[in-house]
Amino acid sequence: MPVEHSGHQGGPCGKRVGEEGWRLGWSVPGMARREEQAEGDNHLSLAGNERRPALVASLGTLGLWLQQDMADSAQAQKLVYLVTGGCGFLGEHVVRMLLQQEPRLRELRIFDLHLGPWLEELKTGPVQVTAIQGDVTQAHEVAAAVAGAHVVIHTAGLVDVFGKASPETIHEVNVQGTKNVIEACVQTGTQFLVYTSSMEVVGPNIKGHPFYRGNEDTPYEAVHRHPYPSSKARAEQLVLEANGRKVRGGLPLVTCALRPTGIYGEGHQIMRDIYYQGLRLGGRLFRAIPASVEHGRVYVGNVAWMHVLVARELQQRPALMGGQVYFCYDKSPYKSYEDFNMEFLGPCGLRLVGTRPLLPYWLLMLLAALNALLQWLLRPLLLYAPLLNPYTLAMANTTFTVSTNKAQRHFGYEPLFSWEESRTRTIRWMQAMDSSAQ
Ligand SMILES: NC(=O)C1=CN([C@@H]2O[C@H](COP(=O)(O)OP(=O)(O)OC[C@H]3O[C@@H](n4cnc5c(N)ncnc54)[C@H](O)[C@@H]3O)[C@@H](O)[C@H]2O)C=CC1
Ligand SMILES: C[C@H](CCCC(C)(C)O)[C@H]1CC[C@H]2[C@@H]3[C@H](O)CC4=CC(=O)CC[C@]4(C)[C@H]3CC[C@]12C
Repeated sequence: MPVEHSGHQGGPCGKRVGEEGWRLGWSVPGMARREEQAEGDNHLSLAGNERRPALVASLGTLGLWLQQDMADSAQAQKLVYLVTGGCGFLGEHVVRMLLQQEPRLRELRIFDLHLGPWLEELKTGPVQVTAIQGDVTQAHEVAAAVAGAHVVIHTAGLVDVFGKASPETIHEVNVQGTKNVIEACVQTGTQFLVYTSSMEVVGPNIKGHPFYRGNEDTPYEAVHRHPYPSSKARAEQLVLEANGRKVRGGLPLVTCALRPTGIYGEGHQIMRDIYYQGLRLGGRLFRAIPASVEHGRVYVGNVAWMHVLVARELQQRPALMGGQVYFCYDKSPYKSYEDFNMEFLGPCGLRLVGTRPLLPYWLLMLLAALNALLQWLLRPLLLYAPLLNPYTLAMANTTFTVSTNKAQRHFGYEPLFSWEESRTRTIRWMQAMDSSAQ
């Protein structure tokens, strides 16, 4: 049952489809809308090119449209955005979504500890893309990256629930890193800060209380012992408390936090790990968690879209949105963690064995505890970080689902990707990933 991360073998996915990597085909449904809009704009500016200004002015309504168009162009492409963690799983989607859906973008700065080679392809577009290799724990590096940015989207974080990093390192990156981002905004005069928080700042708590279709106002006893949720909760609190602080120049800082549930989609490392685990087990996964335990999931493209929208609307409605938290949600179905994964792993040839858990829960707990012990014993020699440990078992075995429309009410959010589209894209990515590795 417990298996270490990645270690690739070819699988049934790759035998079906031979595609290029998901990065090459990245586009969003909203693009069609932007293209239509661009066509409309072209139409107007063509008319403008063909006629002299005096004639245009005499055309009444058309003249007004043109003036509006020119005013829009002057407004357009003036903003500088910074995305921290822009080369991570979510960060890359936020970066690509911004380039496709934020017409006012002049420069996009991507700040990450590790820069991806795919950034190069972005540098040929109309927006200036600036890649900055840096560490959020280094205040001076953060301040240099933030200086002159209008908006910061802070997604960088250490996502570790497997015991790979020490609690101190997790705190340093997630809490001190966030403090550095806030202070950089204050010192350099950046007014808008969007923080990627997590459902984990709420729960599941260590008592295993269910959170069933809850919203941002649902009372819940949030008690954390694990370093990852504790660090995310502290960082979120710092971000929200910073709302209203005066930044350089005297304007107020406007902040808000987005809380994704479990994100899935193209680039999801844990899904990859579970897929290869299934391959090693002969194309089978064994049910460990009852199907009745619901786990909230949200598609990465919709989480990215929410970041883009929230960053835009925060500038328009600071009084309403400043200091607020929003769960990230879409139309993904409520299912158990394992059943939900099978929506993608099934079409890749994997089978989930058992309608009920094959092992009693006490035995799973014992195995999880054994894994934790082994991790501790082996630490001087090697990193043993299996998927199953007491914390991940508790996470997977506690109902935590969200049902809210706060984002829709506050800033008009509607998911950009339907469930069918999210599912198809994720399956295609898994198939492409497997065939390209063969
Ligand atoms: N993956 C998930 O299911 C969820 C993730 N989140 C949050 O979303 C954010 C992004 O998570 P993922 O994309 O899944 O993780 P990821 O690990 O793929 O991305 C995080 C990025 O931050 C960068 N980073 C880490 N330490 C850094 C440092 N010291 N300085 C600069 N950059 C650093 C990494 O290099 C990486 O590119 C995180 O803040 C995480 O807490 C929230 C809810 C669910
Ligand atoms: C790895 C867990 C599944 C293990 C299955 C088992 C016990 C049979 O081996 C994952 C179950 C729940 C996941 C977490 C959850 O989706 C919420 C998260 C939010 C974040 O901010 C980061 C990621 C994660 C902690 C996510 C991590 C994997 C699980 C623990």
